[in-house]
Amino acid sequence: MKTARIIYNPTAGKETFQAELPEILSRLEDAGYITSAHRTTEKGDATVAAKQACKLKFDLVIAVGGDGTVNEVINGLFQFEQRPTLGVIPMGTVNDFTRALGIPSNIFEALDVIINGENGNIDIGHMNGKYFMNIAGAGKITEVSYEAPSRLKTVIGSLAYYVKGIELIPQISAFPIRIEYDDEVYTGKVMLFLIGLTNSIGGFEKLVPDAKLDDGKFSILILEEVNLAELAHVLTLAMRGEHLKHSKVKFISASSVNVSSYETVQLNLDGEYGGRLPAQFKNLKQALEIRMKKEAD
Ligand SMILES: Nc1ncnc2c1ncn2[C@@H]1O[C@H](COP(=O)(O)OP(=O)(O)OP(=O)(O)O)[C@@H](O)[C@H]1O
Repeated sequence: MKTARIIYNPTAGKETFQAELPEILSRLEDAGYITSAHRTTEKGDATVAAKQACKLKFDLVIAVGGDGTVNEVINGLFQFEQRPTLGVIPMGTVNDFTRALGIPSNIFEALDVIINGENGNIDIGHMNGKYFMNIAGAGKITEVSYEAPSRLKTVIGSLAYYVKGIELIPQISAFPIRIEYDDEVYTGKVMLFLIGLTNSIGGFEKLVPDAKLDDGKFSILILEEVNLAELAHVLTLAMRGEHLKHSKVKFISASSVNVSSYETVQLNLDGEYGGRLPAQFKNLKQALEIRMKKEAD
């Protein structure tokens, strides 16, 4: 018999998962899994639960929540060399990660991918002892992702991010940065830098051109110092996936990156506060085994 552990965040997204739990358990049982579930109680609890699932040698861990919950689960799994396969049921507000993987937003369709899909191996980012699966970055605008209040997200969904984003615009300013990647160095004043593993970031689906999930490379986007009018223009271009045409937007592909600044710069990891620069980023090629749609589907 195979064993599965569900780790779910009851506060994620519209908070509707719990009502579906009995049906999820019975479908997993029909598929041959002995399954148990853990409801997270606070920030960080999903990491503890994932570590416990490794110790107990579960075959499968199913993370249920938004990107924050998936990130916490991955940070638990990566404390161990022998890890359960990961499955994800998206329940968050934006769910960048599952969108990038083509995992459906419907609970039961996502469960179907877990039960009837196949294992894939995708890249994971490592930064100063922490792991991320989607994006790392810095710049005032990236703080939107953790400053948008949870209650507001439950009630108005992704609009909460726009509300918070508009509030932050007056505070956006450039900061000096040094980025060492492979054998090269970039220095300059930037409004934003993003280190992505997938191309679905902050709800934008074409931010990074053709980011491959398993090539061992980060896609690095830099927005150099611009005024507010230019910023608005870049954002409009980004919505159409045409921002790389702008002269102040730089794109780099690399697997190992060191970033520093002589100012205090906060980092964002998968939508949560991730400490401060300096930081060393490494792409762990194909390190995560995850349930995905069959290629032919
Ligand atoms: N029982 C809980 N009470 C409060 N917060 C929790 C609880 N369980 C987990 N959390 C925290 O909630 C935060 C947000 O969770 P998550 O990202 O899964 O959902 P979301 O915010 O609705 O979605 P999105 O990230 O897509 O906006 C995570 O940082 C997680 O640590």
